[in-house]
Amino acid sequence: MKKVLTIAGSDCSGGAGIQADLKTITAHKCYGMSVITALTAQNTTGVYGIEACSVDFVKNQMDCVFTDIFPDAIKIGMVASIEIIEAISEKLKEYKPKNIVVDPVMVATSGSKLLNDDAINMLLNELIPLSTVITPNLFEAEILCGFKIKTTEDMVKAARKIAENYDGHILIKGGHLEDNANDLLFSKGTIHWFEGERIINSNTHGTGCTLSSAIASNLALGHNIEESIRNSKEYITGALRANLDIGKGSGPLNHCYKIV
Ligand SMILES: Nc1ncnc2c1ncn2[C@@H]1O[C@H](COP(=O)(O)OP(=O)(O)OP(=O)(O)O)[C@@H](O)[C@H]1O
Ligand SMILES: Cc1ncc(CO)c(N)n1
Repeated sequence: MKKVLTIAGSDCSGGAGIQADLKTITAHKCYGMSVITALTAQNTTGVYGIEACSVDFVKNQMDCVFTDIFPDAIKIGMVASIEIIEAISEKLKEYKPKNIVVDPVMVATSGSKLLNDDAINMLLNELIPLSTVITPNLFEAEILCGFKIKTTEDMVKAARKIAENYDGHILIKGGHLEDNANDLLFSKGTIHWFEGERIINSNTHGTGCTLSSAIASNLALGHNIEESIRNSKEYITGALRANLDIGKGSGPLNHCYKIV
């Protein structure tokens, strides 16, 4: 069985973060492991508290995983603080795993900040360079490229700009576009669109976490980057279409739609 590690924050309501990742990894028939960077008290209506893990404890978790069950792929989501980013980067350099998907999580679907402003540079300079693929949404891509993104043409410009300082794959997600949900993959100068019909479903809590852990699972299973994204886009579309409607706010996805 392929092994997939998620390094992310916990969402006690189960829709995003570690919990969404482990559900996704399991639905891909991979073995899931977790290094928790922070606890969040959140639900479908918002984030009500964050407790970051100590740096030593993040390192301790990473040592436990890497010295025993070495992962075939890793997804990195909420990293919380400068010190935790440094710790994760140090351990990745030590253990040198392959297939690292970095979802540069900055803000929750509900609008709450999940990363300190001063940590964004550290994310850019330390963690992103170690990754195979990054998966910013439109707002995160705006921060990484430095200008506003409104159209699919702007997405291409943003990817080109980000690629000036990063030679991995860049997936800019179009989940927040108005007319469609097309995602753009910019890979070593080539452009590939993954077209997605916009599904009318306001329950989108955890879409980004789900997509990035699906990509990590597909990479672990041996698919190349394009196949991994195509399969993951199909997975997320199915989970949105399955139309789970729970909670009082933007509810979570339905991960059971594929499980027997
Ligand atoms: N309404 C929708 N219809 C179809 N696909 C969608 C919809 N919303 C999001 N997606 C897809 O879900 C994936 C995640 O994209 P999105 O832009 O929502 O990420 P995100 O903002 O990082 O997620 P999160 O809300 O968890 O932070 C992308 O493949 C995107 O195209
Ligand atoms: C823990 C966590 N990670 C990521 C997101 C992004 O949706 C969230 N809401 N919570």
